[in-house]
Amino acid sequence: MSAILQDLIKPVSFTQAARDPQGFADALCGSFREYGFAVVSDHTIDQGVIDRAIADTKAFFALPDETKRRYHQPGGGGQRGYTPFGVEAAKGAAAVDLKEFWHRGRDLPEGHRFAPLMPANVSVSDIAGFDETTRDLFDALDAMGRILLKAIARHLDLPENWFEARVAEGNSILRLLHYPPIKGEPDGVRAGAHEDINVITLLLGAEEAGLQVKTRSGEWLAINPPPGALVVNVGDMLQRLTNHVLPSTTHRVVNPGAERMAFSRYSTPFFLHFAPDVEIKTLPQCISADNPDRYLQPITAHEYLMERLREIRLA
Ligand SMILES: O=C(O)CCC(=O)C(=O)O
Ligand SMILES: [Fe+2]
Repeated sequence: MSAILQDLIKPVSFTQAARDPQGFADALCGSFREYGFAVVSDHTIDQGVIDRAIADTKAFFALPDETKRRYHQPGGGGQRGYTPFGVEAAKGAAAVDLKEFWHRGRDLPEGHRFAPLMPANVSVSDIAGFDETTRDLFDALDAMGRILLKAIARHLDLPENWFEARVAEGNSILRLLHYPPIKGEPDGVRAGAHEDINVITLLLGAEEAGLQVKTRSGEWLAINPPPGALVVNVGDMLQRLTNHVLPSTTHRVVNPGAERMAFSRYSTPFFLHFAPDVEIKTLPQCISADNPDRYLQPITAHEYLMERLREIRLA
C-alpha cells in the first residue's frame, strides 16, 4: 500500500466571509476544485448545540441493541431513525460498513406537498431532549450550509440567493454516526470508499482520525482538521450541476491503528439536499469547449436520490 498523504488541505477561516466575501468564496471553492473537500475553521455554529448533540448521540448508541432496534424502520430505506450495524455498504462493495447511525430530516407541517417523499422523524423516548437537540443541530447545520451555498453561488457567478429557494425545503439529512471499537480483524472498514449523493456535506467530528479523500493522482489523503473545524465536501448533485467543475470526490473512513482500536468514533455529517422537485440541469457557465456538457438530460433531485439509494442498498 502506498503512503497516506497528510495535512495538505489548508483550512479556510470563516472570519474571511464577512470581510472579504469574494476571497472566501474563491478560497473555499479553490479547495473544492482541487480536492472536492474544504476545511472551514472559525465557523459560527453554536458550540452548546454541538456539545448537547454529541452527548445525546453517545447516549443513544450506548442503549442496548434491542432498544435501538425499536427505532429501526424496515423498508424505510434508512431515511429516518436507526440503522443497525452491518446494513449499509458502499456502492459495489462486498463488505458492509462497520457503523451504525441515526437519521433525522426536516420537520414539515402536516399535509405538506413533500411529506410523501420526506418521511416524519422518529421520536426517541429513551433519552430526554434527544428530539430537540438533534433538531437544533439540524437547524444549525442547515443555516451554516445555506451561508456556504451563497459563497459557492458567488464563485460560480450565480445570483447569491440562487440556491436558497432550491434548498429551503430541501430533503436534507442529519446523520449521527457511531463507529464502534474494532474487534479482531474485520473484513470491512468503518466506511468504504464512496461519494456523497447530495449537494454539499457539512461534517463535524472528523478530528478522530480515519477520514481520507482520494486525490486527483489517486493517492489517499488523510483529513486531519484542527479541533472543532468543519469539513465540507461536494456531493454528486453539485458535481452534476457544475459539470464536474466542483468534483464530488471519493472518500472513506479507515479502521484505526492498534492505539485507537478500543475507541469509538463519532461524527455527524449533514447531507444538504435540494428539495425533491428541483431539476438538476448543467449550469451553462460550467460548459466549455474543454468541458462539454456531460449530461444530456436533466433529472429531478428525487429521481436522482432514488437511483443512488438503490446502489448503496438503502432503498
Ligand atoms: O465519518 C466520517 O468522517 C465521514 C462519514 C461519511 O463520509 C458519510 O457518512 O458519508
Ligand atoms: Fe461520505
